[in-house]
Amino acid sequence: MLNERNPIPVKEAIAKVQACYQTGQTEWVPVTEAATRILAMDITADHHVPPFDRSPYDGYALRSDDTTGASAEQPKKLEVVGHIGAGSVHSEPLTDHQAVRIMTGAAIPKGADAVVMLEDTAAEEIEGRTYVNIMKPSAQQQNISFKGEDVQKGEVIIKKGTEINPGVIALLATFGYASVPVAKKPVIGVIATGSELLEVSEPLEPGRIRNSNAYMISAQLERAGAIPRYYGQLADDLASSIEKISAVLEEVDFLITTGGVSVGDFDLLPEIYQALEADVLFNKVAMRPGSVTTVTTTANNILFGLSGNPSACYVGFELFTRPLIDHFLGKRQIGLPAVEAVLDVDIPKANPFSRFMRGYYYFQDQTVFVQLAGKDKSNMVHSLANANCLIELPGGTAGFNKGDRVLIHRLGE
Ligand SMILES: Nc1nc2c(c(=O)[nH]1)N[C@H]1C(S)=C(S)[C@@H](COP(=O)(O)OP(=O)(O)OC[C@H]3O[C@@H](n4cnc5c(N)ncnc54)[C@H](O)[C@@H]3O)O[C@H]1N2
Ligand code: MOO
Ligand SMILES: [Mg+2]
Repeated sequence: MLNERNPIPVKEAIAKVQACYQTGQTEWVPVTEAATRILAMDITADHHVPPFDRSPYDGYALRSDDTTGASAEQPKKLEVVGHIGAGSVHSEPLTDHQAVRIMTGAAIPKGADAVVMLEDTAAEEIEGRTYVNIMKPSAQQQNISFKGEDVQKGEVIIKKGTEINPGVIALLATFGYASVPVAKKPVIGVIATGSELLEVSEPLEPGRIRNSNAYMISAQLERAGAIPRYYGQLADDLASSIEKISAVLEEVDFLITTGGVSVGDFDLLPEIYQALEADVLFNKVAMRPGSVTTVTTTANNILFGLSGNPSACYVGFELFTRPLIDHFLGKRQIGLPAVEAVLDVDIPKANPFSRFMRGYYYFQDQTVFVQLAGKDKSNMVHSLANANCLIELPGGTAGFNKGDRVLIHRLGE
């Protein structure tokens, strides 16, 4: 019975996982640690930016009426009654023929309605008093950076679900967010299975290989914004595997295993799911690689049974696990962003099932081109290092030619 498998279309499989989506909690982190996190609340401006009218130049704040007719030959002479830099305020209102020497960022004094740049003026001392000769007429409101011209109080300035980039950090700091509400990262357990596996530090032995998937998945988890928790390798032993997996399920938001999901004599995951009384959402997907990817649910957890083959494991994670993490984090972009690209290689092989090939895209002449990242068999590992996208070739299609347009799913964003 365990060997009976019904392949379902990729979209259907993604939708089945989607039905289990849950959004995680919010936590507050210092703004210095908020970069790359996902904002958990809309941020609304509680004041105008700038908060006061200010000078965008070093120069003189004055009354524009006093500059009418000013020229280099016939400058208008104003008395300089103050001198302020950014951070200082000149509190006396200006009256006729007065100016305040003002630096970029300083508040415009009351009574002034324009700023003339230093370059259009000449200072002069007469009998111990300071004057400025204005050599250019100024229009009302010229060279003033107005209160609220950047952000209006009450505006939603950053939406919940936004990834915090350096620009978002600038806004958060502007509005006094010393700590920032972000989506709590899901803790996701990683277990590798298979008696053939050696740990990364162990020397090779006959018939055995090093466990690369657990480390790869952990890195994929980090890239997706989750916290990987690696629980080690399980030998192909049913009782101890059930015990370990049951215990781990109590400690993590989701669990990923790699290997042992196919129909081999030592592929124990189907029996483990049965022992855990897990509901199997699917155990076969009409796709290559990763056709044996299995997703099951228990009362309070989701288990991703990714293939043991490295490339199938990688693709299974990106297609099925990653969207769940995006949802958990409340991201606005769910799953890998897809764009069209021009194939820069012939792919003659027909696709009875949907295929997700490791691709390498690049820009040339303002066009996105894509090539294969390397050899594409599901049990190969080399091409993964060079892949920056997955090329989707829909099931039921014949081969593709260089120049054809294909959909690529961009990795690493
Ligand atoms: N009779 C059939 N045989 C196979 C089928 C099938 O439908 N019928 N499916 C094939 C496909 S497709 C895949 S993919 C693999 C899936 O195998 P499992 O998920 O059961 O994984 P394992 O058997 O444990 O290992 C497969 C392969 O991957 C290597 N491996 C396992 N874990 C790791 C790891 N952590 N790091 C690196 N490499 C790992 C393992 O040594 C095997 O070589 O089954 C096909 N067979
Ligand atoms: O479909 Mo397997 O999952 O070839 O790699
Ligand atoms: Mg197997």
